[in-house]
Amino acid sequence: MSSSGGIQIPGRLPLLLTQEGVLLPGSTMRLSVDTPRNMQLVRSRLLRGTSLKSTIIGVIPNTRDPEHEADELPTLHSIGTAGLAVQVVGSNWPKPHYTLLITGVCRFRVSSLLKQRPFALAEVEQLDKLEELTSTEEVTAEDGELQELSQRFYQAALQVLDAVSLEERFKKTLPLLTRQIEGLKLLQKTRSPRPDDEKRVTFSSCAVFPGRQFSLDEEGEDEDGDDTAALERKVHRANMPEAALKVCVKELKRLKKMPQSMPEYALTRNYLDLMVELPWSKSTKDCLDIQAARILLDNDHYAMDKLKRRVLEYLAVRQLKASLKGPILCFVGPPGVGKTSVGRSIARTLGREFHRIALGGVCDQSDIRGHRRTYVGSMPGRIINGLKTVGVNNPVFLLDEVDKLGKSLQGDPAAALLEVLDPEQNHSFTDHYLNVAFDLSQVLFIATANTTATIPPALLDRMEVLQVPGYTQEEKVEIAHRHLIPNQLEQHGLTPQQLQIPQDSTQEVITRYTREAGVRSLERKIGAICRAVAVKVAEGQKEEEVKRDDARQHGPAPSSPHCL
Ligand SMILES: Nc1ncnc2c1ncn2[C@@H]1O[C@H](COP(=O)(O)OP(=O)(O)OP(=O)(O)O)[C@@H](O)[C@H]1O
Repeated sequence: MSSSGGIQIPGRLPLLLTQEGVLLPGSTMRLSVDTPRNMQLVRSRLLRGTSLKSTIIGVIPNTRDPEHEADELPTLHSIGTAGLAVQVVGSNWPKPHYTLLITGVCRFRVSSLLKQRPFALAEVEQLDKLEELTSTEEVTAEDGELQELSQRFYQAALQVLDAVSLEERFKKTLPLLTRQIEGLKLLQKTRSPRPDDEKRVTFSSCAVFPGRQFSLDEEGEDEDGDDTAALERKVHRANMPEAALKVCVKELKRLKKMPQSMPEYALTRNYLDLMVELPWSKSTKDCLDIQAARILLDNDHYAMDKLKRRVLEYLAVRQLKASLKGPILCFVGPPGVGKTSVGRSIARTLGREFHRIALGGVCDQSDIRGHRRTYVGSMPGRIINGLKTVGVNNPVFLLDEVDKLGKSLQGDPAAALLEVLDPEQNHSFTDHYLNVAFDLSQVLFIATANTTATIPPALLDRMEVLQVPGYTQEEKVEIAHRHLIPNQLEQHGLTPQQLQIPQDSTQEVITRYTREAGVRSLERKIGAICRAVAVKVAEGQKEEEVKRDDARQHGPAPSSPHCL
């Protein structure tokens, strides 16, 4: 079959009919074969006997192979490509089929069809000669692009195939190549536009990728703009301390030298994005008025006099001495007594941002301090993340459930918190991910816990514990009527006229259906009553008055106080 001058194909070739793409001489293509005739061809020619390389088959493009073996063959495309099957892979899923990897050798013309069954066999005339292929790798590299082109422009590729004379073939191929190059240029432009290119650029030409248009709005610091230049400007505008700026400039230099495809590019980019987003010198102005704070605390919370008094003292001292260092307040009490909501109120009275960090179950110190950037998937700790979320450097951070911090092989998160909460140290808190110090001294930390017994002594020592005891029956009734019922009515879209709960009904709900120090279950029970009334209101019974019996009707049997 091969001669010294080139490749000589046999005069008779089995034909593989395909509609998937066009195999061009010199290119390599993957074909899926699942119709009976093509499968037969693979079985009897490629899988039996001689080596694959020695078996040449003719690939006829643009011809549908009939689904059934009994069907007549459609008219064949007159020109095809003789190809060497380099690889045959069989599979039974989702239905039996073969996948062929075929390298095109040369063109041929179908002179006459000799037989149709079990597979098509034809007498062929070789149209062009190719020098012997040296290696498959070479072929793939040279013509991989051409093959991709042929898939996109099936018809155009067919024309290239049909062009037997070299001159005609050049004529057909050159416009395609020019368009491909233009397309690549446009693509490159859309990926990295100039930093000063603020004009609206619209690519209306869709010659390269039919059906796809590029339209790009470029406005100065667009995210997709010149990444590094925009990032550099942001770094210089972020107002960060000298040490952080130095690190950022160094990272920027590395980033500029890195190719975008490098995995480290994304890591460095994420790091720099975080650095510019952090509120290094952005803060809210405290608007502290003790009178207003007292009114706000009283409005938000009933009872808790001792706690409110201490909070007011704390706020008053802050008003007189803005640079107050410590103490860190820690509210300790049973669940549902309002520790978290007092923290929220403090943030409101100060006019600061509020952020809650739930520490229950945290047993890895990198949760607080972050992971070093050398780790895959590393990220900053919760403190730095919280600062990024609130966007200012003086928020109120509520460290919820400090008594439920765990310990594990990954370190002790309580130890990491020591640095965060120590006013003497936290002005240079170093998160492992950032690797530069961040000043936490402006952050107001408040901690909450259910018990002091499980708080590590070193941590407890840095905090001032304020006990929040449970409520008496009378206090609960007051809290329910002043806060919980109006809140629940609002949440369920009811008006006070639609649902009135008398004091003695509340008292009964408290004694018979709740058994707690706080008011969380009571709030849930009131929610249950609201839901029941909401159904009636929605059914058309307006002005519903819930009497004591009603409360009992919608609740569980008195003998099972916990299950409402
Ligand atoms: N004295 C109070 N006045 C008004 N509402 C209160 C009072 N105490 C608690 N609440 C309400 O009870 C609900 C539960 O309070 P919160 O979530 O603050 O409890 P907690 O003490 O933080 O509980 P946990 O320890 O489980 O976190 C909130 O809706 C809160 O508004």
